[in-house]
Amino acid sequence: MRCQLPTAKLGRVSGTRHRFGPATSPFCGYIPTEQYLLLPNCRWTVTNTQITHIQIDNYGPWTVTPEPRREVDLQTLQSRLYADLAQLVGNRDGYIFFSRFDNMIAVTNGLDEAAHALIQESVGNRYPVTMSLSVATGTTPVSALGTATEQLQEAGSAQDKGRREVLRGQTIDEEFRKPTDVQLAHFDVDDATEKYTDQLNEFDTFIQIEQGYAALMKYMREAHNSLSFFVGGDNVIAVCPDLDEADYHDAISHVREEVDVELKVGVGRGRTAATAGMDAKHALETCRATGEAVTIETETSE
Ligand SMILES: Nc1nc2c(ncn2[C@@H]2O[C@H](COP(=O)(O)OP(=O)(O)OP(=O)(O)O)[C@@H](O)[C@H]2O)c(=O)[nH]1
Repeated sequence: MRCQLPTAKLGRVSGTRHRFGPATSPFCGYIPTEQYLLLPNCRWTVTNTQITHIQIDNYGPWTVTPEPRREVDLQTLQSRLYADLAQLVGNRDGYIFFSRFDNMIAVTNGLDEAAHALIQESVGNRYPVTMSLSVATGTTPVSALGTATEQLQEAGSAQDKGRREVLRGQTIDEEFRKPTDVQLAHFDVDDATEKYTDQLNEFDTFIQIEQGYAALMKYMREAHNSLSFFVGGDNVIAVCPDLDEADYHDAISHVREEVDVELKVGVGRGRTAATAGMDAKHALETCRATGEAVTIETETSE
């Protein structure tokens, strides 16, 4: 049985009862805090990732109204919006990934409704487009994102003129946040400079790196309920549930077998994406120093 950790509806404070068990399970229910803490089967290392799905409102029609807009201008808008959001989310210890630029995915543990509303308002005031935000939590990042996306889809289509600046979902109550809520894995291609960058033309290097990324992102999604994002160079950051060393070795082996790209990975845990991400980077440095393919920081730096 896995714990389902308590969350707060946006704008409301939850009580002290704790829900446990999957909603479909006969063991599901609500119990007081003291009993919840004593549940024998609860894995206290379980993650509780808070994910925000960000979607530019009615962007498709806007890009061709009144006629197709210059591509360079769209590229500028998208990259500036991402850069702004990286600061707005990052300064509050979250991480945001550009994914498709018109839709972005953020790890927002520590950002409450007010923080989301402020970010939304700031963008609405400064850009010719608005964006909708949907927040959800889950013991896996995939389930959290699934809920967040469903909430947004229920509010209307991405190309619905009337659906603007939606803000909905759930955040984690401060009192229930833990130093193990977020698990991030920072993957890196082994010796990318020597094998590819200094040997091949830039496009062929790009193909090698992207093939590694494509194989990894798909496998981590399907086998390990994780969301993996290319972040530049030869780096991929995966937002993971409570995976262990064997799971990471499994993913690395899969990528090696499928596309012959060799990876290493550093893993960190934290109350926020910022802490987990920094610990993951230190763990990756340990991989470089020891030659190990997988290093998991066992203590969070919090
Ligand atoms: N986004 C991001 N990019 C990075 C980071 N570290 C390195 N890079 C990028 O990755 C490229 C390759 O750097 P490395 O991964 O250090 O080089 P390498 O040749 O693969 O060497 P090893 O990683 O030690 O095997 C750099 O040019 C950067 O563009 C990081 O922490 N974040």
